[in-house]
Amino acid sequence: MLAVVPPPVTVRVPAKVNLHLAVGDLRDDGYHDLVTIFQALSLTDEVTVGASDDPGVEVRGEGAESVPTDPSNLAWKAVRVLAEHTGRDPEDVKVRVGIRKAIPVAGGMAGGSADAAATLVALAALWKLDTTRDELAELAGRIGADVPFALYGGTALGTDRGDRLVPVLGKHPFHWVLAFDKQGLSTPEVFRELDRLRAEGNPPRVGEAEAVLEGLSSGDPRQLALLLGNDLQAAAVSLRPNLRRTLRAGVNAGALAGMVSGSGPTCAFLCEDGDTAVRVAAELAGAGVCRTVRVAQGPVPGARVVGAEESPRPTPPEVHA
Ligand SMILES: C[C@](O)(CO)[C@H](O)COP(=O)(O)OP(=O)(O)OC[C@H]1O[C@@H](n2ccc(N)nc2=O)[C@H](O)[C@@H]1O
Ligand SMILES: Nc1ncnc2c1ncn2[C@@H]1O[C@H](COP(=O)(O)OP(=O)(O)OP(=O)(O)O)[C@@H](O)[C@H]1O
Repeated sequence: MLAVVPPPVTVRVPAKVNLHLAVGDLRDDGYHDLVTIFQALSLTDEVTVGASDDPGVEVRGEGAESVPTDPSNLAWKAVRVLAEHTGRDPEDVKVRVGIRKAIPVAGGMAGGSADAAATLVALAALWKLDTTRDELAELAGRIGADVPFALYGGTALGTDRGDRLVPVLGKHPFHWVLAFDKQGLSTPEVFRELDRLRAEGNPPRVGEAEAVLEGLSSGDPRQLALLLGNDLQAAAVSLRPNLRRTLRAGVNAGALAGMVSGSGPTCAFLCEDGDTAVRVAAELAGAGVCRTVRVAQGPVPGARVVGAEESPRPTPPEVHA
């Protein structure tokens, strides 16, 4: 009898920006307590998982050359975690993961975490598991602090390591410009730099998350712009002083506010509306302060299987006269 091979599953998954990132003290487990507000943006990676006799990971797109394709890839960690959870041998999983990256690598936008979340969703669909999103979120938290949010998307308040999430209601769209830097930054290094700056002095601390939640619910980008804040910004700028120039250039170009996204070095600029975002992006690209510029909006949903109706339409056959 012929075994039926299920078709590969493709999942689209968003990048995140932290609208508010308050970093507490270093804990015994090496993590810091966080109070953060995530927003998922329309800058997405695509992850395809299919049955294969040649298991492994392949990566193309933005920054692909700096992404590992060995088992240290966060997507492969997700394969192993879900295999173990379902009683399969994690050393013998016959699937291939294809990642198409648009989220900058080591850019503070949780790209690797997004790929891990997408892999959980794709593999659960490929294996026809009836795991709930909450169960997947528990597995996601074992892979990394940013992975659970990529499953849910939208806007959410994160506490503990940033992985205990409560959704924030409100669907007002906000318009962003993202400036990618020439090279990535290591997340643990940025947290260490913040600890060092705090041991030496008193770097600025963000205010309360409640004000940001109110700004979000107003839907007014001008109000929200005044409230954005990131405790890791001082550390990222200390490691990458050129970010100061990038932040200034975005605001000079007409953004309402600019901030370092998460652990950086990507800078995120909040704009009044979509047209302004396009103008700010063009001016920023011409200013020569960063490698690449993108426009995005948020909030968008978390990791989703790309449905047949969303697939690119087949190209009609060419007809020669
Ligand atoms: C900076 C943020 O992107 C904000 O959302 C996240 O806190 C980082 O999340 P992530 O990259 O998924 O982090 P993980 O892969 O879990 O952890 C990488 C390293 O970052 C540091 N880390 C991360 C999260 C956290 N709450 N405290 C930390 O100190 C730790 O040194 C940890 O070993
Ligand atoms: N699928 C993946 N995509 C990108 N990087 C990956 C992946 N798997 C493992 N990595 C490794 O993880 C490191 C961090 O990558 P990632 O793009 O997730 O950083 P980040 O966006 O700064 O993370 P975060 O915002 O969650 O702190 C990279 O330098 C890379 O070596």
